[in-house]
Amino acid sequence: MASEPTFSLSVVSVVQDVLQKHGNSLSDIDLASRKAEEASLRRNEAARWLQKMVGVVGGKEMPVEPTEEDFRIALRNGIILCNALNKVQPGAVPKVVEAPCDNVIIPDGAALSTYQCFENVRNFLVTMEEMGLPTFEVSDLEEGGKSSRIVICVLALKSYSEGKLGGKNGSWKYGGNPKPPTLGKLIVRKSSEPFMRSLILSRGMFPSDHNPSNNGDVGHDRNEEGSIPSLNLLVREILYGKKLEDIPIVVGSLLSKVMEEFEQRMLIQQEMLKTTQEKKAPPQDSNVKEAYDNEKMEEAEDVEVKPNECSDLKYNDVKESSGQPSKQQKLAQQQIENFEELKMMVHQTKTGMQVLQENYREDFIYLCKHLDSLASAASGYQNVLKENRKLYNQLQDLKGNIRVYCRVRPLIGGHPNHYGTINNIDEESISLIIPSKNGKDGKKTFSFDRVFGPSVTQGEVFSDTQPLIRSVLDGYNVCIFAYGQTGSGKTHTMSGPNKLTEETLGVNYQIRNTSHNGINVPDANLVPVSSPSDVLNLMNLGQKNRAVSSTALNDRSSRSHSCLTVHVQGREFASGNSLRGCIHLVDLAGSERVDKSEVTGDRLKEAQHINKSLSALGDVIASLAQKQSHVPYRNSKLTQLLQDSLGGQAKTLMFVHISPEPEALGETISTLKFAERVSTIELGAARVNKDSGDVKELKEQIASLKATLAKKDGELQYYKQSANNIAEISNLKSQLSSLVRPTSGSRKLPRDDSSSLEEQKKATSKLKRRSLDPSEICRNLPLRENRKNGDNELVSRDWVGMDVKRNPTADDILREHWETESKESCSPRLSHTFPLYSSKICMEMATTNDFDELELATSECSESDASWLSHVHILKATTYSNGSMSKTKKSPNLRQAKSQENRYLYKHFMLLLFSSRIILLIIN
Ligand SMILES: Nc1ncnc2c1ncn2[C@@H]1O[C@H](COP(=O)(O)OP(=O)(O)OP(=O)(O)O)[C@@H](O)[C@H]1O
Repeated sequence: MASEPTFSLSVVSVVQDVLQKHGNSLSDIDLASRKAEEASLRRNEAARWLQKMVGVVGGKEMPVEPTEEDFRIALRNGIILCNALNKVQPGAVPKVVEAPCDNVIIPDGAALSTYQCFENVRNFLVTMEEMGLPTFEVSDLEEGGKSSRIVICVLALKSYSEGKLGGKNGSWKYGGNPKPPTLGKLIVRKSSEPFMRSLILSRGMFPSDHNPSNNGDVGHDRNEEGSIPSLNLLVREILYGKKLEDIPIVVGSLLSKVMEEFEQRMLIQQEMLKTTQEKKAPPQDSNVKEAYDNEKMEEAEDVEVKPNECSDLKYNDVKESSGQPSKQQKLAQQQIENFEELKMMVHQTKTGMQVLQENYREDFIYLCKHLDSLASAASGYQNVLKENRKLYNQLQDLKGNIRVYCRVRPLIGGHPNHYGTINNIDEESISLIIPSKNGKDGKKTFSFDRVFGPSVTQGEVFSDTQPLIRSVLDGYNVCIFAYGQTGSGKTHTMSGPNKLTEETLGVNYQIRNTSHNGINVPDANLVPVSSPSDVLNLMNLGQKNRAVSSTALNDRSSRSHSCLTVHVQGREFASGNSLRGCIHLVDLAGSERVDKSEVTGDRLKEAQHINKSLSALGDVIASLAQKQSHVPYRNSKLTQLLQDSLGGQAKTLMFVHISPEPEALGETISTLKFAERVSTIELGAARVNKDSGDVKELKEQIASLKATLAKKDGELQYYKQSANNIAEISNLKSQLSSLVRPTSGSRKLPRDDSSSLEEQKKATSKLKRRSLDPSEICRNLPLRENRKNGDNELVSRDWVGMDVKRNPTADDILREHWETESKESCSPRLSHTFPLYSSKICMEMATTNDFDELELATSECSESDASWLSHVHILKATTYSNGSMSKTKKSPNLRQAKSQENRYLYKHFMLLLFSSRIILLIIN
């Protein structure tokens, strides 16, 4: 009884085949390579067993490790398979068509005709089926067939043989549930099962499906229920792990591949159907026809569509009955209908996919827009945060608080993420773990403007400090100083570690153009620089000069405070305004407990000095925090140096450093407490050092006057020494008289009048004895920008043009006047200095002897001149009459001064003062 080849056309198997062909692009590559490896191992095992069982066949032996192709070719003629089966089950295949002796080797190794090959294979498969062992399809031996099924079949036979040898008749471990023999029935393979099972097992998706008896097996044709895995499962498996956006593409390409496959198969099927029908056309001979009909009848009885294979479409040759469509035709018709239906489904699915794709695209666009709006909201939020920080800083600027940044050094030799005594650090607070004796640790939190943890880089620290440093360029004075116990990282912040790289440079290294503008540290040098590298060289020089030595607490402990001051001067080209700023970068030496630092000798002395100056700093901070009227700046050089920054109108930042080591906890707490106190100090709003163009010009003139005054200092000394000498006084008087040349018509003082001379002497000596208190004078002057009430030092410094250390007397002023005015003509100098005043007025003022005339002259001045003159009057009143004279130019007392001598003295002295005040004003 012969059976015709069976065609299988299930959706599942087609999808599966497509997946196998195009699996790489659709499924997991890892899975494919693993499967390939496993397949080759199994193939080798099967090949070895066959070689052992059959040896050389047709002059050829099965390679030990054959490729898939080698394996297929070797078994293609069915001889090896049949012989192996006969070895296991003698006589199982009664007739094996062997290769002819003259064995013509056909390229693919099959030396038999196709028919002979087919016979052997068919016999083998039928017997295997009868034995309840897994089988394969004949087409699997053709090129493009599935050699894995052949391997499974051979291994099942091997297992069967081993079981037989071991006395377990008929059992085989690859088999799962042995099937009852179905001799003569169609061999129909549940093609999708091994594939699905391998996928499912490899993914672990359905562990309950896994039959323990199959453990380690290569796979078998059915699951326990014998059901076909659904298309749904296959598709799910394909899409497993795929990205959402890839799914439409994968499904689309799968569908088109399935469509192609279907079309191809349908064509093949139709072709084969046609060929079969032609072949099976009833013979003309009536006897033969009868035999043929009988055969067909028998075969028709054998046709069986298995109940679990309803999704597969099969057809067999059936006998045609006249006039009625044959069963084959019906089946073909059915298949065509199914195919059309499937086509429709695919079309619908494609349309659905397009809709899905469209929806997906719209969703994607919506999400993009949403994401955009979220991103812009996030950046807006960041901007608001930035703005808040800026406003906060502005507020701090207005209040003038000293900003305090806290930085925690990493544990030395510890893990970077281990924070020692630090419990928690966030942007603006730090909390410490305070151990207690009863074992219940406490916590203490301190708040600062900014807190930097151990992992924060130099760059991050600098970026937070940069705005403050930048404000130097806007004309502010800035002071940044590093405070903390020894070894806590002050020098690291200000300068960097020993080995400097671009990333580890400290705050000190961001410095730009500077120009000289005064020195306020004894023995410090002010060096003009023109480029950042000049500054770096100077810094290195300073670093070399700095005393550094190793202590028990820090192997590079700084034994001195270091201060780098950078002066910056800028000029606005448009307005001519000039800006001056300076920044002090101070790296203090660390406070240390000498018992811990174990220093002796000079180091001990250094430590004592360091601690003393730091305690003076503490006192200053304490009194500033308590807003005390007296702040003890003068108690140490350090506090004198920082006076402008702590008590002036500078912007000040303190970096407070702490060490996280448990043994440093005591110092850490006191350091943080100190820093908290510092952060409460309000210095008042910082001021810009900005000069308008005019002021700048005046200052330049002051500078030149200062130089002139310095030149004449020697001559002044001379006059100072001879001040008590009457002769010198009369000489002075005569010179003064010659200076003041009376105009015609004015009243003259009789030069030889002894009584008036006597009076004059008295007045002069009276003047001489009186000391001119600069602070008293300046108190009466209009407030200057940088003047501070009650601060003697500042006032005396304001008494510019005069030596600040000197307490000028009226004599000094007189001499100064004489010195200036006797050698040069008064008027040109005045008109040169103050072009505002006409030389006429100046001349009049300088030459008149008449008080009324002077008054007239001054009253002719413009409004702005009047303010200038008011200085003169105030000065005059204060110096001359000690308050008895009016403080305004319209003093009735002056007008009532009838005494000629008094008038004489008054006028002359007023003129002297007037001239000297001009100098003062120039200086101011
Ligand atoms: N943030 C940090 N990251 C890495 N190492 C640091 C840090 N801070 C400090 N160090 C290291 O800790 C050691 C001590 O630091 P540093 O010399 O700066 O302390 P100091 O406070 O200046 O000490 P002293 O007051 O004794 O001069 C150095 O080896 C330094 O490189």
